[in-house]
Amino acid sequence: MEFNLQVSLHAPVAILVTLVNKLIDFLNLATKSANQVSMPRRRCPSVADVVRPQNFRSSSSIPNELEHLNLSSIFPALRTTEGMAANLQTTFEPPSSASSASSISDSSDLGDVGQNEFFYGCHELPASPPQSPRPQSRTSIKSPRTARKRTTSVNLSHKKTSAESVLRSHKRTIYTAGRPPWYNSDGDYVRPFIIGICGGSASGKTTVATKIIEELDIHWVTLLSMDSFYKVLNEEQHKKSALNEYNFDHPDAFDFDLLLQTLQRLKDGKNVNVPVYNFVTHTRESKTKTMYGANVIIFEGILGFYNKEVLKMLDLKIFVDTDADVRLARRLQRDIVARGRDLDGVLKQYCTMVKPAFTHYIAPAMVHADIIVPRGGENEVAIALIVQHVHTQLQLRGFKVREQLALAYNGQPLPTSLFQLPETPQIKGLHTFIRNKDTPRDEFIFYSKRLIRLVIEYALSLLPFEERTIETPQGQIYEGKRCASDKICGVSILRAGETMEQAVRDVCKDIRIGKILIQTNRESGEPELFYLRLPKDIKDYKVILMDATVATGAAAMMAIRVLLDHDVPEENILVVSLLMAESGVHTIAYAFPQVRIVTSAIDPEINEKFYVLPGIGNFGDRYFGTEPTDSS
Ligand SMILES: Nc1ncnc2c1ncn2[C@@H]1O[C@H](COP(=O)(O)OP(=O)(O)O)[C@@H](O)[C@H]1O
Ligand SMILES: Nc1ccn([C@@H]2O[C@H](COP(=O)(O)O)[C@@H](O)[C@H]2O)c(=O)n1
Repeated sequence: MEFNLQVSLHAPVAILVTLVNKLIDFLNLATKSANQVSMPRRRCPSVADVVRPQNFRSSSSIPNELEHLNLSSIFPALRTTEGMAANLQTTFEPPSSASSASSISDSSDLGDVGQNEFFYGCHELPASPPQSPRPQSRTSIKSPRTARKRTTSVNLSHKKTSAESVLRSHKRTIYTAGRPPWYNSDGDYVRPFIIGICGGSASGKTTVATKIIEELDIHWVTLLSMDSFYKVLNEEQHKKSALNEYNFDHPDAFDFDLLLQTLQRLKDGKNVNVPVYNFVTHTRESKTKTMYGANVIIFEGILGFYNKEVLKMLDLKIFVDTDADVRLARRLQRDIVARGRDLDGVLKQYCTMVKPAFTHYIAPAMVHADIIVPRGGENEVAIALIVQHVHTQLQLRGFKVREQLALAYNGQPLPTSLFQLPETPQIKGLHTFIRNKDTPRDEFIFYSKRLIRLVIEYALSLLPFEERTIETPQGQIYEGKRCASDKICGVSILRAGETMEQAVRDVCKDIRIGKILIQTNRESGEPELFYLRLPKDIKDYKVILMDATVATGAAAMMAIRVLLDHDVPEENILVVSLLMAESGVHTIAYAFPQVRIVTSAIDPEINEKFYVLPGIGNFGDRYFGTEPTDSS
């Protein structure tokens, strides 16, 4: 063994880490060669070696000689001192626990208009909405890209830590804070598939979860760690924890009520604010992390199978079974490097609490597992099988929404919730301009604006009006009307919906504007929600939801679900659009019969790219001048 014995402030730590690394390598080798010895003739691993169904006995439940290893006696010279621990405290990033970091709630950072702001995948939006050609509005709403810098607090280092919300796999970027909402083609919410991962400390639960997420090849998952639910300690408990005498491995250390509540909300597609745990200070940080449910929720923790109610919620239960000696070695390394602990402390905690808790609570929970994964994250065959199973389950839940929507409801009568502007020569004339492929951009904008204004005015006429008597300058009484709702809010579906914002501002004084960015996934053709910014009290408003065109209705449905999720009553929503395909009208009306649909024209068809036919082209591209050129 060769060691770099340069004298530096961190030398003892570096040596210790090197030694523990060597030990891990040795143990990995020992485990592998043990497997080879037990299966000398196998050319490929057996199913039992790869995935053990729950009736197989775990190797971890068998006493292991190495579990009694006393590392302080092996490395006496490396016993850490308080000074070294203090030094460590200042040199590493304190890890936090909510493994699916998203935008962190921080009220001081909210804009003056939008109060509910959420970024789905804070690091990169698929395409930043270009600035509209009109002058900047007077409101303080920033473009998503600007605001993103202010409100997100994802770890920007390239180190993979549990606090990152974004996982970059070789295939794609994955956002681990979930996304709202999930629904089927009827507009009903589809419950997510919940995977529970249990196993001893440092067995590789997080690693297995990460590998599953990477292999699943989907954009959004919710990754929830049990660490987030450690209880807040009192003063006496803090003192004990500083002496490594507080039992963090006992069920009493966890707030199961909060965990259950959180899981239930995620399962229901609601947003949650998950505590962020700090392993260095043994405290919850003042910030929380906002997460949503997703198609797949992965929940991992040492006592993940302990609570019966939690167990009932899990659709797939995975136990990660890693040898005790490997777990100890990994834990030593991690706790010293990443959690600010010293060697003696880790060993003391391990022997007095971690190991007994494994025997009493964790190992027995293996009986609940559907799948036992020996060796954790390196078991690629097991992970592939799990991923295959999850894919099948997701397919059964129905995930190709847009395709279904495009074909549904053909030939049915138009719904009563539809309000189409009368087809006057004036409206027809405006359509003739904007549908013409040869109309230059400035004219396209001009005539679109005129049409938008008419559609918005028409939508406003559908709001409740009350009697109002006034006196004219001639001293005469006039029996009039005024709009009964003084709380009206415009929400644009970015980016084409943004073109309609100015019109609502022009006709509704001081109107508040929210934004929702939904983009179509180029591979799947499905709409995906990337960003939203809504007034905090949006539930009290009549909402004019704006998108320039509606084809299948998938994006509009997603936006409506977001509004419902923010407690806006269905009957308070008006979807307003210049042009809609008939199938989009049916889709919205069928899923949300109380939502009023306002448009200036309805076209009969949509093509395989989900463009309305005869249509208008890509409204956003034509308006913003971003049409692809022949060379692009
Ligand atoms: N197969 C593996 N080989 C080597 N190191 C691993 C492996 N799996 C996990 N680790 C390391 O062990 C430590 C604990 O792993 P982690 O997945 O966080 O476990 P858990 O979530 O069960 O505590 C981490 O430092 C991780 O990098
Ligand atoms: N303040 C704390 C809280 C927890 N622990 C230990 O963490 C282990 C669970 O986390 P894993 O990532 O290893 O699953 C658990 O065994 C606790 O002992 C701690 O040391 N300090």
